[in-house]
Amino acid sequence: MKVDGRLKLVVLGGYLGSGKTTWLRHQLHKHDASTHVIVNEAAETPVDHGLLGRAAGLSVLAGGCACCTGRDGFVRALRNLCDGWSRAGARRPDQILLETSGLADPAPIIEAIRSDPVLTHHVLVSGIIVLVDAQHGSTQLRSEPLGRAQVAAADRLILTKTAGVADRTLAQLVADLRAINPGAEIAAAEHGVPRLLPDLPMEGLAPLPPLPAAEDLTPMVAMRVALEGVNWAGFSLWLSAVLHARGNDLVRVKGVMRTPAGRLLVQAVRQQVQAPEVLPDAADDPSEGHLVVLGRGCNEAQLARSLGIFTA
Ligand SMILES: Nc1nc2c(ncn2[C@@H]2O[C@H](COP(=O)(O)OP(=O)(O)OP(=O)(O)O)[C@@H](O)[C@H]2O)c(=O)[nH]1
Repeated sequence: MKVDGRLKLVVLGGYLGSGKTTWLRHQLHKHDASTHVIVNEAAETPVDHGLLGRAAGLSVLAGGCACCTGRDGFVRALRNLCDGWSRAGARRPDQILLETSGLADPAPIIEAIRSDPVLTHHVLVSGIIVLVDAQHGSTQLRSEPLGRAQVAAADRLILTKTAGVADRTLAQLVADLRAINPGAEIAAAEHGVPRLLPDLPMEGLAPLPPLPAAEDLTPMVAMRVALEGVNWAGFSLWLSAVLHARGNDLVRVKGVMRTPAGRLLVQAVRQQVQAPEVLPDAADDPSEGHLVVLGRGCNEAQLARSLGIFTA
């Protein structure tokens, strides 16, 4: 929808693996509004764009977060899109949605849009939705300054993966979120479908402790592991083993692998490996044949070496 002549832009943020793409896929199926989606991924090899086929238009910005290293590229790309839509006869979307990388802080992205004279003329940031993984949220908010920054930037927080999470854990998470951002609306969704939160026991919860100093944290990096020629049995054994050993450091794993059963989307969030999803056949998918691992405490060569041991 155009607001005072400008296009609405919604920023969708949330920590690595919090459920942004899943939630967005559901919204694109449910709503008729034509949405141009911009997917930003920290890794050089994008994976999520292949899942968002229902978007009216899709732009992929890979290899840097729009809040920091990818900021100039993001502003340039958004300017180019707006220029294209301003041309006579161009088909404009009803809205733009930016799915940020899981390593992005939404605040500098919004600042980048609002401080650009061309973009302020074309675009109005109309909402900042941040998804929070109910299973890992409280741990993240106690260990990752980025998790807190994302929550602080939101005007709507949506808890994902709430099914099966104890009320006490949900209550602690809601208390943590309210402590960081008392003004944000808090809702819940399961695989994108809105869900009512139960009445939660809000007494006797722990206050949020101070965060570890930023300089004590090793920066999170994006690593890429080649999967060409790797056999599925050895690969899945390796993935379980490496996440069992290092799942707290290797926060997010995703990739597309060709197997005799078809093209499989492989995903894990911390120690939880998801059942692989069969993807439609696609030629020239740059994400195929690679695994993207976001984490800290190891490097690409070490990952490739250990995969080689399992799949030799
Ligand atoms: N049980 C459950 N699983 C979910 C839900 N939302 C997402 N997932 C799973 O969590 C994993 C990560 O979901 P994504 O939607 O890819 O998360 P993301 O935030 O886009 O991930 P990044 O872009 O890598 O940060 C996938 O395996 C999803 O199937 C949910 O509401 N419930």
